[in-house]
Amino acid sequence: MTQPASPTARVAFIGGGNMAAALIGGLLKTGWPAAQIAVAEPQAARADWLRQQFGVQVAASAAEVSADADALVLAVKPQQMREALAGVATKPGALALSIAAGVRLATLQRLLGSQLRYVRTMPNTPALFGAGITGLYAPAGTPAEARDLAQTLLAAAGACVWVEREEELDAVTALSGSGPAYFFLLVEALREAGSALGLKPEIAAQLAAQTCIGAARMVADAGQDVSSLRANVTSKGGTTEAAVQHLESAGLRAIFAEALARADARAKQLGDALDLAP
Ligand SMILES: NC(=O)C1=CN([C@@H]2O[C@H](COP(=O)(O)OP(=O)(O)OC[C@H]3O[C@@H](n4cnc5c(N)ncnc54)[C@H](OP(=O)(O)O)[C@@H]3O)[C@@H](O)[C@H]2O)C=CC1
Ligand SMILES: O=C(O)[C@@H]1CCC=N1
Repeated sequence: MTQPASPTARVAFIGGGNMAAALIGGLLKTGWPAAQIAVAEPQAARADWLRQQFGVQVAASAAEVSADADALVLAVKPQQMREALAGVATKPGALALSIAAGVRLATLQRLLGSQLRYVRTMPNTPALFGAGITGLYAPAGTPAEARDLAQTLLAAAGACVWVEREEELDAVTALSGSGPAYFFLLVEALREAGSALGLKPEIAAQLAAQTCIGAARMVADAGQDVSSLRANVTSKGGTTEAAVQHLESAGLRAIFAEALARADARAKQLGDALDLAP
């Protein structure tokens, strides 16, 4: 890895939705100047919010923010990508960094041309607190400066892992891109189950949330393998064992395997749909 890219690069976000806001917030926290960040966001109320929240330039179309950008962060939904990129003006050698699920680099190259450097990534929403993780992929031959700039932009959102094959990003999407939603579903399920056992809903909600926060901290900081953390809670013949045996025999692992396989397949479908669109 060469020297980190300098935060003097001009970054244009195409799409100013949830993920763009999380990434912009992270960049500003690392000291990236607001004057070096622009956003294309057609929805007027959202554009106003972005201006007020972050003090960045916001325009209604990609054409207005892209021409002088060193990096374009493609942050619209896959289904919106073709339309969003229609008016993009590009600076030769600029980085096109996609965060879109399923959208393949070959498709982006067809839409934006070969004069750009391409990096495809998949962040996740804990980026909001710098606690995210992003998978990144760049084709062979991508210059180190483009990889470094991509990593610098995403490092503001948390950890970064590079994958060797582009299709691995669909699996990254299934695991960590979508993963926060599985976790939130778990919190919902725990609090509903606690309420069903007679706890007040607000007490069940607090117990469920703090248990997940505490357990997540143990995964991060306890310095032990997650299976041994689980074993430590599971007393022989005790309550946890009774619960975990049910989760295992009811097929929780198979359910997750199938859920992630469906997310992976959906990412591929989203990529195919963009290729097939007229
Ligand atoms: N949400 C997540 O957890 C993650 C999302 N992603 C990826 O990030 C991308 C964005 O997702 P997310 O932020 O959730 O989606 P959002 O819908 O919140 O953000 C997309 C934004 O782009 C705007 N937009 C639509 N058309 C255009 C256009 N032509 N030019 C500029 N902006 C436009 C949308 O406006 P409008 O609402 O009016 O359509 C919206 O504000 C997706 O590709 C997704 O796959 C990646 C990782 C995690
Ligand atoms: O659900 C989605 O398609 C996006 C990609 C990963 C998280 N949200």
